This record gives sequence, structure tokens and C-alpha cells, in this order.
Amino acid sequence: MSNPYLSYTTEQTCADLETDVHNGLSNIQDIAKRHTVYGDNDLAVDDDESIVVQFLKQFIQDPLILLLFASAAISILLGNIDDAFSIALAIFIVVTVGFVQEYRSEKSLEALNNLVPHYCNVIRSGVTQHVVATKLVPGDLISLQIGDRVPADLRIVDAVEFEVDESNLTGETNPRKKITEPLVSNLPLGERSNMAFMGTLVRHGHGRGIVVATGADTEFGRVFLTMRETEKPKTPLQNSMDHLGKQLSAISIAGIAIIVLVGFFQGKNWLEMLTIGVSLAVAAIPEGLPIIVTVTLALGVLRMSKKRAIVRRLPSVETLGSVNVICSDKTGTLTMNHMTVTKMYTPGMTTPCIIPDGDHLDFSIEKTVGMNKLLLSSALCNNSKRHVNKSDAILDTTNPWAGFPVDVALTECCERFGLNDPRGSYPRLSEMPFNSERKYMSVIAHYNSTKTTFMKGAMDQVLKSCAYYTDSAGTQHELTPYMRDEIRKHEMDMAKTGLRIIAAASGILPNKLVFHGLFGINDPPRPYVRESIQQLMTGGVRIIMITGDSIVTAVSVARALGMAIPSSDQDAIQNYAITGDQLDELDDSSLRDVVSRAVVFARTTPNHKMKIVKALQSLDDVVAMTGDGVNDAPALKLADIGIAMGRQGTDVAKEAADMILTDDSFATILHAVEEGKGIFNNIRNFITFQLSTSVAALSLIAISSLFGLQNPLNAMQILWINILMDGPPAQSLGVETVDDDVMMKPPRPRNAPILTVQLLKRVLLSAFIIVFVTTLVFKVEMKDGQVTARDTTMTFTCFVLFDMFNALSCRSETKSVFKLGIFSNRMFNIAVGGSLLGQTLVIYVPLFQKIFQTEALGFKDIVTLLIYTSSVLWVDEIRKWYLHRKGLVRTKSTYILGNV
Ligand SMILES: Nc1ncnc2c1ncn2[C@@H]1O[C@H](COP(=O)(O)OP(=O)(O)OP(=O)(O)O)[C@@H](O)[C@H]1O
Ligand SMILES: [Ca+2]
Repeated sequence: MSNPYLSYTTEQTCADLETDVHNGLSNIQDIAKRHTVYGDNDLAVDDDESIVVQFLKQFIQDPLILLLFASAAISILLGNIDDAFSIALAIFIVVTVGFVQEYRSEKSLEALNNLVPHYCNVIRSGVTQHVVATKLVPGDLISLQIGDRVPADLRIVDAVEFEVDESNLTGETNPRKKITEPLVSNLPLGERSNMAFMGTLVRHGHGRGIVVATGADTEFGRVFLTMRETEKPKTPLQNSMDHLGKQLSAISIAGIAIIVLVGFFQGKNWLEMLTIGVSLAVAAIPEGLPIIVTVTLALGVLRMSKKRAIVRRLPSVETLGSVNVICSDKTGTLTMNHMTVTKMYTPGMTTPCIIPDGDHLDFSIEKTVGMNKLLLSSALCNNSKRHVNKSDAILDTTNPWAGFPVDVALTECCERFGLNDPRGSYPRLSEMPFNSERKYMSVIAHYNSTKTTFMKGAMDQVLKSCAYYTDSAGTQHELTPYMRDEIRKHEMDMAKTGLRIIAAASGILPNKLVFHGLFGINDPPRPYVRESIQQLMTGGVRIIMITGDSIVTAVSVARALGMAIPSSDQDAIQNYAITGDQLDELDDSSLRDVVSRAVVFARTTPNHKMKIVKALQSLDDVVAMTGDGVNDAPALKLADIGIAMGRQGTDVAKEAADMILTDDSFATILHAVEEGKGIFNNIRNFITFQLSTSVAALSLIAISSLFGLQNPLNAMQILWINILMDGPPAQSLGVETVDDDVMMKPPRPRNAPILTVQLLKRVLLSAFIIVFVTTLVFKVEMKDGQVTARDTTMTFTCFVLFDMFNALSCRSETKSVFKLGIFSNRMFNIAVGGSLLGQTLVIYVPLFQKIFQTEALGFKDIVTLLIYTSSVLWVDEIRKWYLHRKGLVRTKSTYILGNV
């Protein structure tokens, strides 16, 4: 499809869209009007099907429901209007429960899409504003820089080394260079070099563009709409649920066929047998299972987002529970990224000068000429700036500064020494900006009428370019090897206390600079990080720090955070820490060896992250990796869980990540892993519940058929049991709060099956008790040889109460429900309360009595049944007690005791 804007000049584009190439749109009413015409700039599409249609569809989708309809129709033909009515009502209830769940699952999935709002910089009335991308309209002028996500389809009007990665649209992995000149109008997507498309990512440079299409009109919108028609990919868990469902269906259908045949040869009423058979099929097949899994995952994701971890893809929730290595950035994740200069060193000092804490400008440190030179270099080679007014500080109104935290710390230090911003007095001619590969920043400025280089950065980088140094008096000397060692020694001493070291220099010849000294910058650990690391480690998760800082600083910080690192520096640096350069020297097998024990990776560039993830994965580890920069994206994609920083992170990192931390804090990762493990446990719990009910219902009918007894439950009753099993009680097990003990258990191995032998044993044990006691109750009630309403009511109620007690004990696999607190899961209380209320209506309200063929039970009956049916809970409590006694369960308390 052609696009006219391709062949327009930038002026023609602006004229066509009635906008301005410098100031953007200026008229608020005009913007509002465009917004009403074009709508929000997002891809939310209205559901094309009404709820009613969706609901009605449910009736014809399931073959079992159709079979039930058939038996209702046959009943009418045979004149059993009552039966037909009952069956119809049952169908209605079963379908409604199914529909409500499916609808809920869809709604919660939709809610997930809105968790990560996209922001962008739009220029309106000549002012740059940071706004949510959905508010954009055609004609808006957008400013883009490296790391940004393109918010709509744009015609580029300004491009400086502007390169955009369009792989998610065109599949082309090399970034495409963008230009402003007009082209011909019918180019394929990949060659439209003067346009940028929604959802693509800026890899280099910066530029500006005019919005020419928003929302569903964008190229991405078109792809998205066709993609929606293809099926959504399922998570591994959902797939194995589907698989399990199919297996169970096959087994149940075979079983049911036998039951129906046997009944038929025993000369039972064939229509009744058919109806029971179909109802049994409806009940025994856990068709609700995949939906409950989805809802549980989605609700888990919503819960996590409240704890500031946004999971972008459902499968990640499952993976989180298996993570056994977390590789974390240091600055900003483990530490606050709030930096202050606490020490200064100039050559010749015996000990560094300590800068006292606090904001006071009046402190009694004598500023030597050498210190002045050090400060001046750091002030000139600096990009921090104070926000002029509040609206500049869009992201974080509490922070009055913009710029790298190191730059801010240095400027603040200069201010405290009374050195006001000198950048105005010495105009900057050129700049080498700081980045994590380069590890320094340098500028050339017009200083005392000569072009002078000012440099600051990691010490090795700076020292490499230096040939001289200044002493305290400001006198220049040659930088002898002895002096280099002396400086290194001081750097070491400062770094050992966890300070980040920045060196500064200046000079006329760029490779013969004059070294002025060092700053020691403190960046305190974030609160709760130490505790989180401790908890993760006791849960069998390894924590690795990856940082651009020096090895000595990094080791010191790692130790302060309680990471697994020995207290001797010698040992630590030899065996537990490694630099990026050393990493590059290793062959594959020694790389694996290093990666399997190292705790600190220092002086790394983003490319090292890839190497580390690959090596860890080759050791079969499940790796979580944090990152924020453009260059972190490949590692984030490769990691099993890529984690991007919500505040510091670029859009590129966020798009590549599976999870986003909205507070950038390491402690949040702990919460997410906890939830991930917890959700998986919950899923196992409701599977246990559903399976045991399903097995029990099937065996109950099978056994009574094989022994030639009457049917202990009628079709309506079986369908009612199905609602309890597939419906609210099962769902409520999925929202059980995460147990503290979850972090004591080691991560689940990759691809570990859900159905373990242990789980199956538990299912069979519970099912056995339910079947045994229910059959007994039925036998006792049937002493007269006649099946009366009372008999089935007793059996039916017995089964339902069993189900409730079973659900209660399924709330945890290993922990006593009395320890969990019987009433601690609110949704469970509501679900079980509702089920019991429903059961009461079914046996006491005349209309329902007729439908379900029940009759009122006495108080004594109910008490007896409660005593019988609670057995399933008691037996499971004994099982749990036994597990603990045998020490088969690791809990917080046993762990603490074990450590005393
Ligand atoms: N603004 C800056 N100007 C000059 N040099 C800097 C600046 N910031 C950091 N450095 C130097 O570069 C080194 C690496 O910094 P970088 O920001 O890449 O690491 P980091 O933030 O610790 O990495 P990570 O966030 O992955 O933990 C630092 O040790 C410091 O010496
Ligand atoms: Ca079912």
C-alpha cells in the first residue's frame, strides 16, 4: 500500500496536517477536535461480538452440552416434561458458570494490556511535554532519542544519526538509517526511510517527526489486527493443562461408556443411563481447568503489579518460580543511585580528605589549589543541570536535578566548595559523552584562550591518558611509575570501603593530560535489599552482581549486601570476582567454571551480560537478568526472565524484557519470585482438588454400577457437583495468598511436571475416602432396597460436603489449614459459603427439591454427615503432620532452628 507522506517534503507534510515543524500543534481546541475524530492512539479494539452472542455460543460449542440437550429432547418425546425441564435448567447453570469464568479470564487478560503505559515526548506550542502516547493525534510533533519507542507512525522532519530498529515490524534486524528527504510513494515498508513506525525502537542518534497515523491506522495496527485473528500462543502450563484435560477426557469417556453399557445390560432405564453418562462426562472432564489456570495467572500478574513488578507475558509467571540465578545490576537496583562525594584525593595527600555529611556550605576544609583544579575539571566535564522549574522534572518531582547521578554528585560537591557553575565562562567546543562501554566523559572547552581537554571517569581510563599530575599546591610534575602506584594505592583504599571512584584530569594535549585527583562517591544500598538477598539465597537462588564499577568497589558493596562472598579480599577477588576483560580471555569451559561460582562481575560492558547468560544457561540454570540500557536488550531477551527498570530503563530495554520493575528495586524481584512460586503452588492445589473430585465422582458411579446397585446420584446432582468442582471453590484456591515458606523451597527445575507422583497419591487417597464413605452412606440408606429421594439426598449431600472439606485441605499441599487460618482466604470463604447456601436451597426449597429429586434432611442427618465427611480433612491433616515430623518439608521455623 502506498503512503502519500513518503513523497511529500517536510513542508508539504506540515501543510497537509496543518502543523508547525518547530512548535508542533498549538491550538488546544484543534488538538481536542483531532482527538475526537481519530480517537485514542492505541490498539484496543471494541469486541465485535456482544456478550449475548458470546453467551449463546457457549451452548453450541461443547458436544457434551449438545448431548444433554438431546437427552432433554428425548425426555420430552417420552413425556417426561419434568426431567426435560431439570436437564435444561442444569445446562443453563453449567453454561453460565463456564461463561462467567471465561468472561472474567478475558477481562483480566485485557487488564494486563493496560499495565504498561507508553510515554513519549511531544512538542506542543513549542514546549516539550512528556505525555502518555495514547493522547497523540495526527499533526503532533514528536521528539525521539536513543532508546525510545516510536509512539505512532511519523514522517521524519529532523534526523541526526537517527537509526531505528524495525525488526518487530519488518523482521529486518539491522537498524535502518532515517532521513528527511522525500521518496517515491509506493515503497515497501522496509524501505520507507523518511518514516518511523509505531512500536519500532530508536537505536542511534535522535530526531523528530510529525505524526501521520495513530492507533489502528498505523502499520503496526494493521499487523496487530491480522495477528489478533490467529490464535494466541499458550503458556507451557496452559498447554500441559490442555494435554491433561484431553487425557482425562479419554479416560472418563471410556469409563463412562463402560458404566452405561453395564447399566444397559443390567436392564436399567436406558434414557436415565444416557443422561447420567453424559452428566458424568460433563462432571469428570475438567473443562474448566485451562480457564482457571489462565485466570489464576492473570490475577497473579495483577497482584504483582501492585507490588511494583509488571509481568509482560503470562508464561513468565511460571518461569519465575524456577529462577535459580538472578544477575543484577548494582547501581540503582542494589544501591539507591543517590550519590554523594564523601572523599577527595589529590596527589601528595597522605590520606584523602573527608567531605562531611549534610547540606551546609560552611565547613572548615581548606581548599588547596590542587583541589580547586580537581573540582574545576569535574565541573566543566559535566552534564548535570538543575531544573529551571518544576515542569521540567517530569518523572521525579522530588529530584531537582537532571543528569547522571555521578555528574550531579560532583556538581553538588563543587557547590559546597563555593565553585559556581563555570560552564558559562568556558564555552564547550566538543564532547565525548559518558557511556558504559567508554567509562569516561571528556569535553574540549575554550579555557584561558586555549582549547583544553577536560576528562573525568573510571581511573584506569583517565590515568591512561595522563602524563603529568598536579600536587596540592597546583604545581605540575611528571607522572612517574612510582606516583602511578601511589595513586592506585589510594584508589584501592577508597574503593575497599565501597566508594565509587571517579578520576579527573585536564590538559592541552589530549593524550598527555594532567592528573588532578580522585573523588570517592558513596551510593548507599537500597533498603530491604540485604534481607531480600538473604531470603532468595535460603531459597536456593544464587545472586550475581554485574557492574561497570571497579572490582574492589563491587566486592565491597557485595559483601555489605550479604552476598555469598568470603571476607578476605584476596580470596574474594581471586575466586569470586572477575572483570569483563578477564572474562573475554576465557575459553568456553573455563567460562562455565567461572560463571558457576563467581558472585561479582566488575568493569563489564553490556555485551558481557550476553556471555554470562549464555554460560549460565549452558549449565542448565534458569536465569533472571536485569538491565536498563539499549545495549542490554539482547541479554534481556536471551535471559529466561529479562527484567527492565521502569524508571531508569529505556523503552528498548522495556520492550525486550519479560518483567518491569516500576521502582527499579531489587527487593521487588523477591516479591515477584515469591508470587511466581506461590501461583504455581496454587495451581497444583486446585488441580489436586479438581482431580480428586473428578476421580471420586467417576469411581462412585462406576462402583455402584459394577456391583449392580442403583445410581447413588442422579444426573442433576452430578451436574451440581460439577459446578462446585469447576467453579468458584476451585477458582478461589488459585488466589490463596503466598505462603511464607514458599521461599524455603528450592526453585522448581525447568520443565518439571505438574502431576507428580506425590500429587497423584494425594488425589487417590482423598478420592478413596470420599468414595468409600459415600458408598457406605448410600448402602446404609438403601437398607430397604428402594431408592428414595432421601437416599440420594443423603449421598448427594455427603458428596458435596466431602468436596468442601476436600477443598479446605487442598488450600495447601503441606501446611495444616489450622496454621493457614481456616478463614484466611476471603474468596474461598465466599465460594464455600455460596456453595453451602446453594446446597441448602437445593435440599430445602420445594421447587429445587423437585428438580434435584431431593428432600429435607434433619439436623441430626446433617451433623452425622459433617462428622463423616470431615474425615477427608483429618486424614490429610495427619498426612501433613507426618511430612513435617519426618522433616520432609522445609519451613521457616525448621530452617531457623536448624541454623541455631
Ligand atoms: N557520569 C560519569 N562520567 C564519567 N565517568 C563515569 C560516570 N558514571 C560512571 N562513570 C565511571 O564509569 C564506571 C562504570 O559506570 P557504569 O555507569 O557503566 O557502571 P554501573 O552504573 O555501576 O553499572 P550498572 O548500572 O550495570 O551496575 C564507573 O565505575 C565510573 O568510574
Ligand atoms: Ca467438569
